[in-house]
Amino acid sequence: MDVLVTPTPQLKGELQALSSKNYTTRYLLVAALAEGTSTIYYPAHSEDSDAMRRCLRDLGAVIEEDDEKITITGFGSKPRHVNELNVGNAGAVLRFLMAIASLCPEVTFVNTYPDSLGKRPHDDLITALGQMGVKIDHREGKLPITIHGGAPKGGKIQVSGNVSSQFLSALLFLTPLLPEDSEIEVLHDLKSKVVIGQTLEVLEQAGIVIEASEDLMNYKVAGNQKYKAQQYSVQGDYPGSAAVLAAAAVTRSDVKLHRLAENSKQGERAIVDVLRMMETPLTHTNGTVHVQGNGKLKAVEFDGDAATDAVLAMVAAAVFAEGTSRFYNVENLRYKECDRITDYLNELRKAGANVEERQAEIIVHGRPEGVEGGVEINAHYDHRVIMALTIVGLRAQKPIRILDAHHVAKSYPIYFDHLKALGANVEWTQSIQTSQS
Ligand SMILES: O=C(O)C1=C[C@@H](OP(=O)(O)O)[C@@H](O)[C@H](O)C1
Ligand SMILES: C=C(OP(=O)(O)O)C(=O)O
Repeated sequence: MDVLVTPTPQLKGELQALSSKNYTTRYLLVAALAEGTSTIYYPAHSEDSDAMRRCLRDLGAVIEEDDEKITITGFGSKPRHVNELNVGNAGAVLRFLMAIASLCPEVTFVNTYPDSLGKRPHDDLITALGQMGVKIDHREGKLPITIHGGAPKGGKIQVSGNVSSQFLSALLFLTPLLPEDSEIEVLHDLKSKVVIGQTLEVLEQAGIVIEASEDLMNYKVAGNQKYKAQQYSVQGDYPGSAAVLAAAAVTRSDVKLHRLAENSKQGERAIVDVLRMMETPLTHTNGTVHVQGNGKLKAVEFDGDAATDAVLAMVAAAVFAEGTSRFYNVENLRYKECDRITDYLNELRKAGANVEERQAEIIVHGRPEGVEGGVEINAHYDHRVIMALTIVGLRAQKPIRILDAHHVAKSYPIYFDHLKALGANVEWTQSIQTSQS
């Protein structure tokens, strides 16, 4: 399905933020790694969180759910021996479960999104699991991947943090279950470092003890630990909400988004600071962000690694700012659902934006007068590209059509419902091309 975005000068209304994708995937996982029954309140419902549920069921977790919660009876350190797992297009789910699958004799992760997840690199995790005695078949570090596990060994493990923090998170979930103690050393830089804070927070809530160095580059993990069955409550999602807030910033608006904790460990809460730096009128109190946009924005310079999943929304806002904005330290955006630098900027240019790329940087020469629009956008299977181009479409002169916009469901299936509730002119229409699924 495509979405037609028609210019919309004004947004108004209140929304409850959707539930966090990253916390939902983590709580589901730690609940499955416990032996008792855990309850997760307000879990996210999206393709990625569904992928985690489906795979954990396949691995032997017993899952029941109603409108507000999920209960999970876990398999502890003994997952059922499955032959095949399908994570859809979910990178974090794949990487976390590659580690857990090493507790099974042989599991193949299939390649159902050859043009998206199928292109993403997993070499660094493959190398680290190799040090633990796990043999892995793969296609040059990519899917399909077969894990020949059984008895992974702890000890000294090194993992590169250059490409993704998810490889380190995966090892932090696995190592407490091993018979030996482990010491994990992160090599090179650690990208998306803030996300590790979310992993450590959830592990602690699940009763796991990990000694982390202050710079998050070294870890001591005692073996033979047990995940405790617990009750968890999922907080609001900043990465998805960043797109709604940026939409409010580029229009005349009076928008309130509730359920966004000021003290969240989600780095993407920086959207609030960045919009403030761009001089968008807003407040953030008692978990509510209130944007009273006037469409006027000032350019900004920002280290995007601190808020990796909100950068595309920030860039979309910068398209309409006065002056030149620079988002730096963002090379790992190239290794996501698409190349979120080259592919994304190509789509922005089509819509009329003036943008430049460097290997690790996005530069935006703002056009406060607006952009032309009137084009078709390739979604590149990427929910965040879809959300960001929608923001641009709201302030374009002519409508834009986002092809295969249904991929927004990877993290935010009700994104367009939410925007419509605020008065945005966004309509689903039948696809006019079929080259993407
Ligand atoms: O651990 C996680 O749940 C995630 C980590 C981040 O990835 P990288 O560490 O690859 O940047 C983020 O972009 C992704 O959406 C979710
Ligand atoms: C990159 C993302 O997710 P993942 O890496 O889990 O596929 C994302 O949600 O933007």
